[in-house]
Amino acid sequence: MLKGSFELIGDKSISHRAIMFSSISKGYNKISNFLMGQDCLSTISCFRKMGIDIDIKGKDVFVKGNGLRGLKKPNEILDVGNSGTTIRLIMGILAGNEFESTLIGDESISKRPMKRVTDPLRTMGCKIEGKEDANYTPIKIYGGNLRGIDYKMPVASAQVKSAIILASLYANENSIIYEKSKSRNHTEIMLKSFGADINVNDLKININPVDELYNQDVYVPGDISSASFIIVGTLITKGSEVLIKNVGLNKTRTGILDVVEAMNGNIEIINQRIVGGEIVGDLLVRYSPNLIATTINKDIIPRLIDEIPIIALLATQAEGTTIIKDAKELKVKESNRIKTVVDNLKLMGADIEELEDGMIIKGKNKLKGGKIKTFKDHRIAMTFSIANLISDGDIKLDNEECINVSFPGYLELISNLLK
Ligand SMILES: O=C(O)C1=C[C@@H](OP(=O)(O)O)[C@@H](O)[C@H](O)C1
Ligand SMILES: C=C(OP(=O)(O)O)C(=O)O
Repeated sequence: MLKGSFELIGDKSISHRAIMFSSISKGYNKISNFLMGQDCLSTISCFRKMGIDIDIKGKDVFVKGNGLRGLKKPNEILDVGNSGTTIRLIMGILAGNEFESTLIGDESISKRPMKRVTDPLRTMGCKIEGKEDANYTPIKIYGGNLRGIDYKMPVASAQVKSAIILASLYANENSIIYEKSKSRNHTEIMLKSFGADINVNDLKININPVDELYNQDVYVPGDISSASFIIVGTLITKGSEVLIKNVGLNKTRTGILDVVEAMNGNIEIINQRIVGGEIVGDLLVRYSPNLIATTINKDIIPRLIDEIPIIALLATQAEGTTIIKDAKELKVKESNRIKTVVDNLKLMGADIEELEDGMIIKGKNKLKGGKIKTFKDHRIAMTFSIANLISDGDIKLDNEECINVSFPGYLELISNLLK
C-alpha cells in the first residue's frame, strides 16, 4: 500500500513558460520551485544559446531577461530534446525576432506535427521552412515583421494557442484567437502578470502587441499531471492513504479530479489558496474499493489530456464499461498513447479495445505482470510502474530513464511511500 505525505514537484507547463517569458522580459526574474526535468532543462538550454543568462540554484532559477526583442541569433542549432511544449512555444517567440534559427529534437519530436503552429505563423508573415512543408523538424525560422491574425483554431491545443499569443506580442496590430475548446491557460495568466495586454472572453482571446514585458518573480505550483500517478496508485492499492501537498488546481487542468469523483474515488481537497495567480491546494487521497465506470469525452479532454494513460489504468479497476472518446490528440504525443496504452494493458490481461479516437475499458480486471514497451514515453513508463503495485506478477519497463522528462525522483518517491 501507499502511505504518507509529500510536497509535489513543480508544474512542467508553468516552468517552461516561466523561463520563456522571463527571458523576453526586461530585467531580473526569480523562478521558485522550478521543475528540473529534462524537458524544462531543454528550454533553458535553448534560451542560453540565444544569449540569456540563466543560473540554477537548487530548485530556484534566476533569469536576466534581455527584452522582447533582445534575443541573439543562436550560436548553435536549438535542440528541444523530447519537448513538444518547448518547440511549439519557442516558435512563436522566434517568429517575432529578426534572425534565423533552426530547431531540432529527438526521434519522438521528429514525428510530431508542427504545421498546426507553422501555418498560423506563416499567415502572420513569418518565413518558415521544414520537412513536408514545415510539418516536421528540422524547422528553420526567419523571424520579424509580423502582422496580426484573426484565427479560429482547428485543434484544442494550449501549445498552438500559446505560440500564436507569443507571436502576437510582436505583431504590428492586434490579434484574435478563437479556441475550439478551453485548453490550459497558464500562458494567458502568466503573460498578463508580465504586463502583456491580453483579454480573454470564454473561447475568444484578444492580444495587443506590446513594446516590453516587465520582469517578474514566478512561483511554480505542483504539477497535477505528475500527481495523477500517485492519485491513481492510492485509489487502487488496498489500504492506501496519501496527502499530496501543493497541487496546482487551475480549472483547465483538473479534469482528472472530476473523473475520479464520477468514478466514486475518495479525494478531499484541503487548504485551497491562490499563489501567483494560480489556485493551489493539498489532496488527501484514500483507497477506494467501489470504483465505477464513466464516460470521458468532448470538452473535458483538453483538461486531462496527459492523464488519459493513468485514467485508463484506473478504469481497469472500476466496475462497468469506461468509454474514452474525442481524444485523437493522444496519437501525436511522445508516443501514440492510444496504441501504447491499449497494447500494454492488453498484455497485462485487461479487457480493452482500441478506438480511432480513444478506447473502451471493461472492469474490473485482475492484471498480470509482463514486459512493457514504453516507447521512451514518460507518461507510459509512470502509468505501468503504478500498474506494478496491483499486478499479480512483476512488470518490467523497457526504459525507466524517460521518467526524468517530467518527474525526476519519481521511482524513489514511490518506494518511500510503499509500506
Ligand atoms: O501547453 C502545454 O504546456 C501543454 C499542452 C498539452 O499539449 P497540447 O496543448 O498540444 O494538447 C500537453 O499535452 C502538454 O504536456 C503540455
Ligand atoms: C505531451 C507531453 O509533453 P510535450 O507535448 O511538451 O512533449 C506530456 O508531458 O505528456
